[in-house]
Amino acid sequence: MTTELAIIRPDDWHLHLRDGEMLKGVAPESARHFGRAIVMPNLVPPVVTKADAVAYRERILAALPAGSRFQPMMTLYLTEETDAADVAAAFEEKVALAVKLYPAGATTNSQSGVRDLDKVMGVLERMAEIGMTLCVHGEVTDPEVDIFDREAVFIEEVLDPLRQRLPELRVTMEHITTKNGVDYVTGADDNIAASITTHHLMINRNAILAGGIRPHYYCLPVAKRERHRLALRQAAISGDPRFFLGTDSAPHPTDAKESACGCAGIFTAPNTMSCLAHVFEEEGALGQLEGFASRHGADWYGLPVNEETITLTKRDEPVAYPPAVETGAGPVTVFDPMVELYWAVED
Ligand SMILES: NC(=O)N[C@@H](CC(=O)O)C(=O)O
Ligand SMILES: [Zn+2]
Ligand SMILES: [Zn+2]
Repeated sequence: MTTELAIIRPDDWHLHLRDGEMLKGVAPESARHFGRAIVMPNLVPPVVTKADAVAYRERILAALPAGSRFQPMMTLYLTEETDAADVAAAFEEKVALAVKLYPAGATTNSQSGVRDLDKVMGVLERMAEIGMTLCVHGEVTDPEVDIFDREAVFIEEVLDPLRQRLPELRVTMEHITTKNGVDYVTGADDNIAASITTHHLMINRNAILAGGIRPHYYCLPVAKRERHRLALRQAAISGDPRFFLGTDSAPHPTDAKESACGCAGIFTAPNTMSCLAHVFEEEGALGQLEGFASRHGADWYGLPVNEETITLTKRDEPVAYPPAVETGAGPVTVFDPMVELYWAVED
């Protein structure tokens, strides 16, 4: 039985760090285990321009513990007013790694997102030319479409037509939650990859709704049926380099989630690596964890893998995580995987 596993230091290719007091409280949680993260731009107001990204990056670096080597990789929030030249400059000067497409109204802080793709085609064409990746929150926002179908409908009605129109564009399907998402990636020729969250490997929609409503399992895209969770697990452990970790750790103050209209987002930064080791061991695939968490994302974004390693050890007693992380913006409830975790990252 494996009880010790050394892997290249992992990266988180989809992370929400927020701003202000929340940023100060949560940044150390990601910096502890991860080498780099792609930081989402959905602040209020969003991170739209190169200058916005430079300033936000400084605020993140200032929030890190002294001596931390954690590197935030910035994204620009795509709006219908986004300037293609500014985006290209941000990429070429290595200020921003990717652009983020939020269909307007699809998720937390997406009001400034895109309503009409025609209006951003100029930016997307420029990105295709320079090899800059589009990260996509892949859900339609049409209120007629059932919330559990919004990812599948997005793939058919928005993503596939876009990729046929502009096949040179590199697209990351963020936080896929369905077998449809897995099949779309595996069936495509090139220029597509997908991130998978920690929580979507562990919970299905029953966690949110069966036996009582549990707001801390509510996120977008919402967790789906068990067969979708199983497809995500197969993709994660497959060794296919087009699938990699993006935790989508999305902190909200506990009282904003425990509300009559609770917000979407699950905070997994503190215990993600323990959860993933648990999942990969359950699947008999611990040997694939390094590819998923530490190699495939870096390869996709054309970056070297981290030079350092981390060591996970399997303890005899369950690892204890605090139920919440205290921040200056209030406590943030930590993801409860509903199973004991025995794998811990050694300091
Ligand atoms: N995943 C979520 O449920 N919420 C994210 C937004 C997002 O990634 O869609 C957030 O910013 O809170
Ligand atoms: Zn999203
Ligand atoms: Zn997210």
